[in-house]
Amino acid sequence: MSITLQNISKQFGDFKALDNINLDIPEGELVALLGPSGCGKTTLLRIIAGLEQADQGEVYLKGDNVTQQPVKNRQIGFVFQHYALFRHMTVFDNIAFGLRVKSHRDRPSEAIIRKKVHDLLNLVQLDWLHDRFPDQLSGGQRQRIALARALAVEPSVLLLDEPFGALDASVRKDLRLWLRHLHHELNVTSIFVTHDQEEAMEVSSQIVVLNHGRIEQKGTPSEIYDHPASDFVSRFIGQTNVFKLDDEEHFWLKQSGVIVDDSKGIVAHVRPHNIGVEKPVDQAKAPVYLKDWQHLGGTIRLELNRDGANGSGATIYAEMPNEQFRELALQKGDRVALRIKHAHWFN
Ligand SMILES: Nc1ncnc2c1ncn2[C@@H]1O[C@H](COP(=O)(O)OP(=O)(O)OP(=O)(O)O)[C@@H](O)[C@H]1O
Repeated sequence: MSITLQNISKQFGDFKALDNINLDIPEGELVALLGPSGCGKTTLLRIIAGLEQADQGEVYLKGDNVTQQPVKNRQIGFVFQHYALFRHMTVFDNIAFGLRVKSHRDRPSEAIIRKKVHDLLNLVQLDWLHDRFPDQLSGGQRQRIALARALAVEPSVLLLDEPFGALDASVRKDLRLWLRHLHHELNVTSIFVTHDQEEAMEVSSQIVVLNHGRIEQKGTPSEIYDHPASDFVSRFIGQTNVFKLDDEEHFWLKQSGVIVDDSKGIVAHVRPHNIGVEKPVDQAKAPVYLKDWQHLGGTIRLELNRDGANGSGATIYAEMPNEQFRELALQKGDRVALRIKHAHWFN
């Protein structure tokens, strides 16, 4: 079911939590709502669900204006970070709950419920846990059961509010991929709230970046990463080096390969992987030295410092594959030459 939001605004007292949000989500998309804490993600999700009323604007589901419709008429499934399962019910009964409380007219027979719950348990790959209680599950298993429970009533829209927020890093990583694959299988229009850019990039087909209650940008993960529309998105979506084009930086950036004479702004953002690091031809003319480095799995992050620069912006980060770093055989303190391959410009 497609989702359309038109001119949605919401205030809490004097505070503008959402400011004129317009958004179209086609049927079957898995969209991440991404933004820092307090930017309005949950409020927007609650307005789509009907748990919260907007002060202004309309919500359309599959073209129908549902702004005044209560939650129960919207065919929406939820999974929240702390959306606790019923503790006194088994996994099976938790998933069956939504079907069993349907009105007599809509309620499937027990035999159909049984089949459906086992199908869902197979889908989330946890059928072997059907007679356990929630306390006997791991956090990751609990969230997968919460998802199966949300899917049991065949929602047309699935809303997930930081569903993996309380889990540790490795479980989170597994569940992201699992959710993505599950979505490929089911194709339910889904909105996934997160403040973790890596999670948004990994899971979703579209990312909506929110800041102070406004949409900063909407696009595919690569559009957002490679073509950030604003300074905010560029900083939020991944690590970036920020260079202000004053006289001092001007000279230095030019020397590092950035076209500064015809620049498209006054601030250049450069991703670490867009900085090439080489051994300098002339040590005396190389103002940058290697301060330290860290292993990030397949790549190395280099911490570089420029002579005379200090403060928090003094460090320049570059990244390169492990092998390339080994070949360079750099030591701490060695002088290096930088080659900036690409910059995003902002004003
Ligand atoms: N019921 C409420 N009354 C007053 N202020 C509220 C209420 N609900 C939310 N807010 C405020 O609105 C802003 C947006 O909140 P929201 O929960 O939507 O943010 P969020 O982006 O989901 O943040 P987080 O990532 O921390 O969950 C916050 O500043 C919050 O304090």
